[in-house]
Amino acid sequence: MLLGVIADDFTGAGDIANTLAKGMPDVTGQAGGLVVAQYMGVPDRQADPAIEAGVVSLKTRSIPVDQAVAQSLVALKWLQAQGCRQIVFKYCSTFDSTPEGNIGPVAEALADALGVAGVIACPAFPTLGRSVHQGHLFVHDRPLNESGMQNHPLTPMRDADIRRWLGRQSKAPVGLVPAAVVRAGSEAVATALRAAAAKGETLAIADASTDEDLVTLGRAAAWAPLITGGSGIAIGLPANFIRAGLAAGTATRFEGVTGPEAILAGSCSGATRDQIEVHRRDHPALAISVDDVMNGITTSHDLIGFFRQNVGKQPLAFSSGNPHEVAATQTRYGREAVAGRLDELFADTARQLVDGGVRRLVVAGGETSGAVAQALDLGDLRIGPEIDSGVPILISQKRGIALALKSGNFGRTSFFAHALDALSGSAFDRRQ
Ligand SMILES: Nc1ncnc2c1ncn2[C@@H]1O[C@H](COP(=O)(O)OP(=O)(O)OP(=O)(O)O)[C@@H](O)[C@H]1O
Ligand SMILES: O=C(O)[C@@H](O)C(=O)CO
Repeated sequence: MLLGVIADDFTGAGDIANTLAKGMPDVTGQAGGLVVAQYMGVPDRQADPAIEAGVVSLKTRSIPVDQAVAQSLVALKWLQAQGCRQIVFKYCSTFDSTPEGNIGPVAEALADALGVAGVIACPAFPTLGRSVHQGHLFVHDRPLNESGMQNHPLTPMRDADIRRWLGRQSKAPVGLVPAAVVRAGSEAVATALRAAAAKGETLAIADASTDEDLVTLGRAAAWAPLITGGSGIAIGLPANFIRAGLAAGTATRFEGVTGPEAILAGSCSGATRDQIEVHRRDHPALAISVDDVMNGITTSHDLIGFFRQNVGKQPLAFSSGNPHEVAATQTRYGREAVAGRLDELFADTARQLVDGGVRRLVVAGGETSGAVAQALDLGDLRIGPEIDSGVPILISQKRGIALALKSGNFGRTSFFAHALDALSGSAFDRRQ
């Protein structure tokens, strides 16, 4: 294995696995992706030697800092044991974190373990409108704290100055590689990172607003032991390995999976709520009452009944609420309690669905997807074609199922129906 990724949530892991599998032509025209596997947690076995990039999916975004650090270091050890020359710490393109962490503490712990400083931190994902300017993160034309992310149920983002935000989470000062340096090219970036390291800056926010900027950062960090960022930071990385003759840039085919289907949505993000509204217009949809879940009135048994009655009709069960509903529910029961009970509900439901024959499963929300994936004993996941930006088809050979695990804010408005078609192989037929 050449490249190892430690991802702080499951949908984010799929997002970067997709980027690595897809590849992106660099300035020399070097295209092609890597052979990628996504692991559910840290595997207890050696990786298949054919795998060039391994993505370890953790669920560390919203857990206590010390646990997030400890789990990330275990993942690092496993990836090093597989021979990885480069590690990427993948976090959210909207920098989801609290003032305590977990991005800063995990990144600094990985940097300490690898003995490096002047490490790139860049959440930019221009395809989806996430760009970094002078250390400030924007979602399209809005600063992060006015993008809707200020209402996130677990990690409300109330400061667009991510250099300052990361500084609150970090022991060392945080540096900046501004756009002017990035536009000057990869040599200039590499020099700026060395200067940051010399100043004692373990991490340095790098500006990026286009894929070309990300390719420049990827080239600058070609042999860096550690890089941190959103999936965009991986755009330029496959080409480094292919150019050096270490990877072939091969493609694989996805044949499609047929059989019963289900859609579960626990994400409360604006994009997911729009997707729910569009889907429920002409498909069966079950709105889960969080009060009923918290009071033991609604259980996985009710969800399973709903899915059984609607096989073949692309049924959707969702808990998602608007910011006002989410705030009211959290005040009534406590944030962790609600998240824990809903995670459990979706995980139990998914386990029974797959045991009962469901073969195509779509899940919306990173935390929700993490809970579902951990419950399913999926084995290693292979990465199929991209369904929508940042969302690949995931194939579990062990369970004979195909999944789409969607980050809350990703996907077109008709995502749910489109994803089920894609999983059956009918939305397209193209190379990975
Ligand atoms: N109606 C609700 N009220 C309060 N909390 C809810 C409600 N529905 C879901 N939740 C919780 O909100 C959280 C949503 O997080 P999740 O990561 O699944 O989605 P997301 O944040 O939109 O996606 P991503 O992390 O990929 O951006 C989960 O913990 C979920 O259990
Ligand atoms: O980077 C992103 O936006 C996503 O991959 C993600 O991590 C959302 O949970």
